[in-house]
Amino acid sequence: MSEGQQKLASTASLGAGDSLWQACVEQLAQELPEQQYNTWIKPLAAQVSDDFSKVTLFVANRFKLDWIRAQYASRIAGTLEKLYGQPVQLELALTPREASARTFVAPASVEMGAAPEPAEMAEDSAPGFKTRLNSALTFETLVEGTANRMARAAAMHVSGTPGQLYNPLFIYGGVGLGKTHLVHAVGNKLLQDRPQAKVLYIHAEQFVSDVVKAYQRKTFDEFKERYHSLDLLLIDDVQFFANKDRTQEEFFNAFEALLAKKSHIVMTSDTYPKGLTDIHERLVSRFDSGLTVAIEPPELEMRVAILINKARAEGAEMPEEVAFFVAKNVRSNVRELEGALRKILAYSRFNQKEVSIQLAREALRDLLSIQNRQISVENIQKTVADYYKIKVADMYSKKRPASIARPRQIAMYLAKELTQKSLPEIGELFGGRDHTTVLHAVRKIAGERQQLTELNQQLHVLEQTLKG
Ligand SMILES: Nc1ncnc2c1ncn2[C@@H]1O[C@H](COP(=O)(O)OP(=O)(O)OP(=O)(O)O)[C@@H](O)[C@H]1O
Repeated sequence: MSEGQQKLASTASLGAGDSLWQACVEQLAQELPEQQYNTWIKPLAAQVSDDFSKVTLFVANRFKLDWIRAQYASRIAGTLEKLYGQPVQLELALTPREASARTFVAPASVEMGAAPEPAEMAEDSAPGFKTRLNSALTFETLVEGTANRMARAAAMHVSGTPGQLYNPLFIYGGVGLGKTHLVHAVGNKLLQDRPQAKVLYIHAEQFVSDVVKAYQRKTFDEFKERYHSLDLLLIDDVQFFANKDRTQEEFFNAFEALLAKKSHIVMTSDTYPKGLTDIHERLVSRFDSGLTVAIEPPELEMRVAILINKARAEGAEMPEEVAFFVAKNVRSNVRELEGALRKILAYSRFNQKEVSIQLAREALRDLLSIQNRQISVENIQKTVADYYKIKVADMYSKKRPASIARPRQIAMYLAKELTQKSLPEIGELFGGRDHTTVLHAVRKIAGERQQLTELNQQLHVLEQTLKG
């Protein structure tokens, strides 16, 4: 028996598989660039067979599944093998849908070297038509809060009466905030009401690849037939169209054809239309011609609700105080929250301990220490000063010109959002200002953020920079 096997065998069987996967994830977190790890590895959910011979990874959608298979599967399999001391068979599957009559097809095997058929996530709306929808992503499983209220309401509206108002619907926001979830929800809801509707979910990169294939095989007629006949096109991450001229041209044609026949288009992106780079102006202006709505990072109460709901969906109870503790410390996005929850539940099962604040603190030790190290008020002041090209000293000075006062207010707002400091403490760190001055700044920037797209975008950039 290898050392890894002994360690795993010495634990109760319940949860030992989780610990194997947990160890693998931790190993990959050290080896891979943070961005890659956060995007591709961290969101994975794993199921380990009782004898540890097989690990099934569940992936949210087809695009991600293909990408993980191509880029990471052999690395993950290698890491598991190293940890367990024997070969572990790795499979990739789409996150299972509810156990309904809808077809769920078996996971795709990723035996290395072979080119397996991709897993089938799509279901048939009209006969033979693949929607690529993940039926687990519905309005019912999407927690509502201030951060997504408008986007959710608009999406609901579209799913109820497509082809009318808000066409196209353009949803933008930072990573892991629920854009993909929301567009799937639109498709699932529409299909529920009209099972014959032709609905397609597609990631923008997949669209690019379809264009390339049509180009190589000279099958543009089929391509057009496929895209121009839809009732609802859901297209994710359109920022990927940047610099792809032919794709943009084809998308423009599809866009015009669909709108002309009152089909609906819902798009997502990491930025608002005018913030997109290297996309033709005529497309950008069309993106903006219906309704553009943002999804913000979830506020505290929403993060708490998400944690409690997701724990319940996993068959576990998370006491409210624990959810508050986690929500206060994991602020960036929902994917991070899900990762934290997964860690806590695995840790609880592995150690056979109840979920408590103490346990959460232990399970999230690494994450908490990274956060504490990274975001300090000084760090915020320096980053904001750099961004707006003012001196750091102006953060403490009494100067009042708008070019200085505004970045200072933004820094105060970020200090309140991203650190645990109280208003008086923040005031102190900004040259001994009163806490009411800080409160005023926090409220002002929070309010303006809802109204001013450009400010909102700047804040996103600053937040991402500060969170590393
Ligand atoms: N409000 C919410 N309620 C419940 N779950 C949510 C909510 N928002 C996001 N999620 C979950 O968080 C995860 C990340 O969301 P999603 O993939 O939709 O993000 P995204 O905005 O599309 O991110 P990216 O730009 O990185 O693709 C998903 O598992 C999704 O189900």
